[in-house]
Amino acid sequence: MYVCGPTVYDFAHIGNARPVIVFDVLFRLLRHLFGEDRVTYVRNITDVDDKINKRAFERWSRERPLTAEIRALTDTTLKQFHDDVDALGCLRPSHEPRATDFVCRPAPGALDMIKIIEKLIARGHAYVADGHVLFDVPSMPAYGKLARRSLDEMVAGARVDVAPYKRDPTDFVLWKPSDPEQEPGWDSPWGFGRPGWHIECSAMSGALLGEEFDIHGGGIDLVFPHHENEIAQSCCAFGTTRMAAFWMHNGFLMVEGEKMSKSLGNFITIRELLNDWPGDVIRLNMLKTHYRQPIDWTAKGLEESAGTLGDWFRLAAPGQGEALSPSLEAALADDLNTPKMMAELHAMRNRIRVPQQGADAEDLARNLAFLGFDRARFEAWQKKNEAEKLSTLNRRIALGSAAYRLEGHPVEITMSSADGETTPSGGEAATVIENLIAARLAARKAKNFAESDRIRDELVAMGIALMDAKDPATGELTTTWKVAR
Ligand SMILES: Nc1ncnc2c1ncn2[C@@H]1O[C@H](COP(=O)(O)OP(=O)(O)OP(=O)(O)O)[C@@H](O)[C@H]1O
Ligand SMILES: [Zn+2]
Repeated sequence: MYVCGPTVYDFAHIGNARPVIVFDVLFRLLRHLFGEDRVTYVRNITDVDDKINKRAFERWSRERPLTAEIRALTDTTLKQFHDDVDALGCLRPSHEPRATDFVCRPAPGALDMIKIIEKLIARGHAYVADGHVLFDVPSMPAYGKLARRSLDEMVAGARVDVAPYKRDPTDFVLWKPSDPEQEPGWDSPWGFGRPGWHIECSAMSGALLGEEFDIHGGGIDLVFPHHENEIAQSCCAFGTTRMAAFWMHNGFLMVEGEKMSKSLGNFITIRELLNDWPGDVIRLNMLKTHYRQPIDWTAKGLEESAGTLGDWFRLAAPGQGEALSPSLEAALADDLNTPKMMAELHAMRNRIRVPQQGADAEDLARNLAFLGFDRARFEAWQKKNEAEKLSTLNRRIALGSAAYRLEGHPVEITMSSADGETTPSGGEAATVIENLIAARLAARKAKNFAESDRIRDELVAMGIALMDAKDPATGELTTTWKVAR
């Protein structure tokens, strides 16, 4: 399996995490079905790209060669990417080739970008013009088949990028000249230059998986032109009729109806999200939607996913191992139907009679582990989150109760002193709240509604949400509370 990976010049956003998570689940499923040593997963690193060059050039101090600056930028970004996707519970692919290592490989017989371009020229599918090498699109009758685009549509799309050296508007760049002062480059039969974007994936998949392989994946935005061009290059260079047997494309992650993207600026990085949520919650939230559908990314969805995981881990048995149950396997084997997988997990959870005990509780634990959810990581977050909530609550109550006392309310408030700050402890906070609730109920009973509303507002200002209910037997009003998030 080959999946187009990140262009490494900045933090990845949560949209970029979608293909990483989706194809990680597929990788786990394939290893389970066929055996670990029969699955090879390649996800490339695009470390030659004009956005990288621009970023590196901007920060270049001239104290070292520009290529060293570029390498430092891509190394740092790659490290960040690894930390992020590790935290999302994703396994590392079998190979993560860097494009720059596949431009020119001196070892005899080692496939690289320059060799593929030479083959394409020799076979009459590419031509040299003005220091560039271009793929000759009209030389390939099947071009446009993957994207199901007509020639007219492709010509219209290509008009944006007209260049005088192109024979046909749809022709695309395989190689381009580099300015040795400002851009990275390699010596080639066509002069000092660098590859176009698409050729790297033909070279890396060809070198690591062969001329034809099973599955090719990526985001839906890559279908055209990137994957169409990969197919054209690989099939025309190798003389094959197909590059991959199956193509899988994930839908977009959307924010308010638009694709999350760097250029639109409507993105949130994985790193920022990991400040507030454990990777497991982000992962579950991603898998609730089928991979081909768009996802509407919301804070509410994350809250719900955190609630679901909390519930599952509370009920799941404490065991260590991992396994995929037949019902989940069937769901995933059906075009990676993760919503069905979720339904099966809920069903499993609903069959648990005694928390953490019995076959279903064990199954739930094993399946969650199989799917990359890490109980210890999730529970560490839960603990930290609870502690933070409590300290926020204490701070609010210190403020709220001080104001309350100033208004001369008779309720006794116990305060403990820490770091010179007057703050009630967690248990005392609860007492304060319960005393206030009792005072409010008393005020209501006495029909002093102004006072009871005032106390309610006071509690709301402390961040406490009240839930009123009538006891069905006695008709008495009872009030429960929780910390509003
Ligand atoms: N909003 C999104 N939803 C789902 N997948 C996405 C989204 N944005 C990018 N991807 C996918 O992320 C992977 C990495 O792509 P890449 O590093 O080129 O990001 P990008 O396309 O440059 O991002 P952007 O669109 O923000 O500029 C690709 O498979 C791409 O299809
Ligand atoms: Zn690619």
